[in-house]
Amino acid sequence: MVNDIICFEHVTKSFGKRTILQDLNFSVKQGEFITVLGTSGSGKTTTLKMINGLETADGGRISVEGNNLANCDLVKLRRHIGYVIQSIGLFPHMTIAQNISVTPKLLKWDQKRIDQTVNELLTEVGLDPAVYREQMPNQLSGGQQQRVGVARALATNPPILLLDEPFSALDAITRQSLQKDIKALHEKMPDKTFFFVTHDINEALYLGDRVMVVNHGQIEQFASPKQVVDHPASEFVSQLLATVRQNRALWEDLK
Ligand SMILES: Nc1ncnc2c1ncn2[C@@H]1O[C@H](COP(=O)(O)OP(=O)(O)OP(=O)(O)O)[C@@H](O)[C@H]1O
Repeated sequence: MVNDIICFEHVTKSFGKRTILQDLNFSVKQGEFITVLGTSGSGKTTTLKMINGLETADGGRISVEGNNLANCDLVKLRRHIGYVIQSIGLFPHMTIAQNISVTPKLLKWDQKRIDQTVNELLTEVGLDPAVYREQMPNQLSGGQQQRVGVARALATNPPILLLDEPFSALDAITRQSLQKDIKALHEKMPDKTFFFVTHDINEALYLGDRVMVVNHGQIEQFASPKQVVDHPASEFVSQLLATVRQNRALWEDLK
């Protein structure tokens, strides 16, 4: 078993003349739920996309499951990495079952195994297969579609799941329900590593075993939620936390 399932060493990344990430160093252990928190444009999505090779590093070394990505077959790598994004992009002309089956079909699984997996995954994400299997994406709410997105990302049982602001387009109540469910899902799958990008501080602190706070492509703090709250490592982290308290004060003092 590889202990550090994701490892970034001295990683740099620029777009044109703009340096986005400069000397980024961190590692993630198998089974951790990592949340990545930062302001808009701080490089969170770029970092996440470098894990599955959708973006490549200009310098430094990234390894996933012990393999240096510079020498990796990225198509094979992506089969080990589920990917959930904000606009899930379910195929509109396919049923829910067909949407979840896309990669298993590419891998030529037999239909019985595919059907069984679809039923298990729909159940795992809180959707009754008898009701939802044959529905079309436009018959589902945004929250339900996002649940299907998670099921699809888990279809080939990948050890790593990347989630890029998966709940940010949802209303507060649906969002909270999905947050609880994704936390419970991870608890049921303790060997899987979740890497979850968000700009919502409450979400990051609630979900993460460790929270990576980034600012301008630099890690300000990478620690447990309690450590971040009790001992903010920088002025930036303190300010982030202060915004939550200030927001709460906006309505707690209503007369
Ligand atoms: N393909 C690209 N070409 C040029 N610039 C890019 C590209 N992708 C990202 N950037 C720039 O890199 C910076 C970091 O982007 P990134 O999407 O990683 O930030 P982020 O922290 O995820 O932001 P947000 O919370 O708004 O999604 C931004 O300034 C963005 O405009």
